[in-house]
Parts: sequence; C-alpha cells; structure tokens
Amino acid sequence: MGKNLLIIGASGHGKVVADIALKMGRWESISFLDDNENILQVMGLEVIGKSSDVHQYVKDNDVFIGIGNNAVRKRIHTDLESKHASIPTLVHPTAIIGERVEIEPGTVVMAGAIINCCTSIGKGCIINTGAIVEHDNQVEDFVHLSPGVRLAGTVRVGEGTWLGIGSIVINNITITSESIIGAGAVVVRDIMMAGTYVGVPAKRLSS
Ligand SMILES: CC(=O)SCCNC(=O)CCNC(=O)[C@H](O)C(C)(C)COP(=O)(O)OP(=O)(O)OC[C@H]1O[C@@H](n2cnc3c(N)ncnc32)[C@H](O)[C@@H]1OP(=O)(O)O
Repeated sequence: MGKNLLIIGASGHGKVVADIALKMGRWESISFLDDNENILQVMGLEVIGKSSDVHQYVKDNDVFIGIGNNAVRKRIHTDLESKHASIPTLVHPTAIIGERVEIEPGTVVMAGAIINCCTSIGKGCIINTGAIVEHDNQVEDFVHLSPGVRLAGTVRVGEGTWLGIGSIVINNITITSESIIGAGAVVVRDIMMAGTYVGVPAKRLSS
C-alpha cells in the first residue's frame, strides 16, 4: 500500500476514477480536490481543497486527474509534470490488457475494457467502460474513448481526440488530433482534417 491518492475532480468521472482506485487497493487513503466549495465529501471520501491547492500536496501524494474534458486534463497534467508529481496509471481489475501493451501515466482503463496486444496508449487518456482497443493500435496522449467504443486493428488516434459512446473505427484507420467522433458513428475512412464527425459512415459536421 502506498500513500494517499489525490484525485482532481469529484464529479461523475472523478467518482468512477475513485471507484477503480479503491478496487486496486494500492493506496492507504483517497481524497479529492474540487472547485465546487459545496462538495465536502464524495463516496465517503473527503474533498480537501480546490484544484489550485494541488501544489501543496504534490510532494506527499500520488495525484490523478479525474476530469473528462481532454483539454482541461492536458493542461493540468502538463502543469503536474512540471512539478514532478507522481501520476499513476489506473486499471480496473476487470480490464483485460494484452501482452506488449504500453499505458502511460495519468491514463485510466475502466471496467470491462479490453486492450489487445502490441497497442500503445499515451498519457492522460480515458479508456472508458467496455471499450475495445484491438491489436497494434496507437492511441496518443489525452484521448478519450467513451464507453463501448470499438477500435479495430492498427488504428491510430491523434492527441486530444474524443470518440463518443459506442462509436466504431474499422481497421487501418488514422484519426487526426483534436477531433470529435459522435456517439454511434462508424469511421471507415482516414480523418485527416480536425472536426466533428457523425453518422454511418462518419461525415464531417459543417460548422
Ligand atoms: C460515461 C460518459 O458519459 S462518457 C461521455 C459519453 N458522451 C458521448 O459519447 C457524447 C458524444 N457526443 C455527441 O455525439 C454529440 O452529439 C456531438 C459532439 C457529436 C455533437 O454535438 P454538437 O456539436 O453540440 O452538435 P448538435 O447537437 O448541435 O448537432 C448538430 C447536428 O448533428 C446531429 N448529430 C449530433 N450528434 C450526432 C450523432 N452522434 N450521430 C448522428 N447525428 C448527430 C444532430 O442531430 C444535428 O443535426 P441537425 O443539424 O440535422 O439537427
């Protein structure tokens, strides 16, 4: 058992992150930081301050960012790295992780997710409940794969991209960075221009 785990963000995503950390049994205690002063306790765990207080805790705590927004998570993660924070990787005990899979710090892999062999997952990613990431994928930093996303073999997802719930990507596809794939979309062609894509097959939403 290690020290305290401090989770930044005590809303829905932060709670699921705490649930996973509790099940991992690696920390003596778990607490939150959240900017909503009205939240004092979540899941019986204490909220001990605001996100801006994190610097006073970096030395003695492991710190994990429980915020779903990719850009916000990236900003805080980059700040924590500059302070040499200890940022763990969280993997739910029911997730299945293949051989030769690399998962960087700050990434959470949720219940029932499957990551097949020879795939790399960057830092600060969310591999949400029941997502399937097939073999030889490259998921770059600060990507969110929502619940039930399915990536076939040899897919590359660029930094900061968000795939909505239940979306599907066929094999050998590249999706560029900072894009949004809508809920239930099916990506059958490379996406090289950042934007929001929806439907079957996925097409760019005009802005
Ligand atoms: C545990 C968790 O909760 S993790 C979070 C999971 N959440 C998700 O997966 C949410 C994913 N988000 C979506 O799918 C959103 O609808 C987005 C991001 C694709 C689009 O959102 P917005 O930019 O706000 O678009 P907006 O709602 O204005 O819709 C624009 C048009 O696209 C259509 N559209 C929006 N989303 C979709 C979709 N997933 N599939 C097909 N069409 C869609 C709308 O019907 C609308 O069409 P219209 O102009 O003909 O009326």
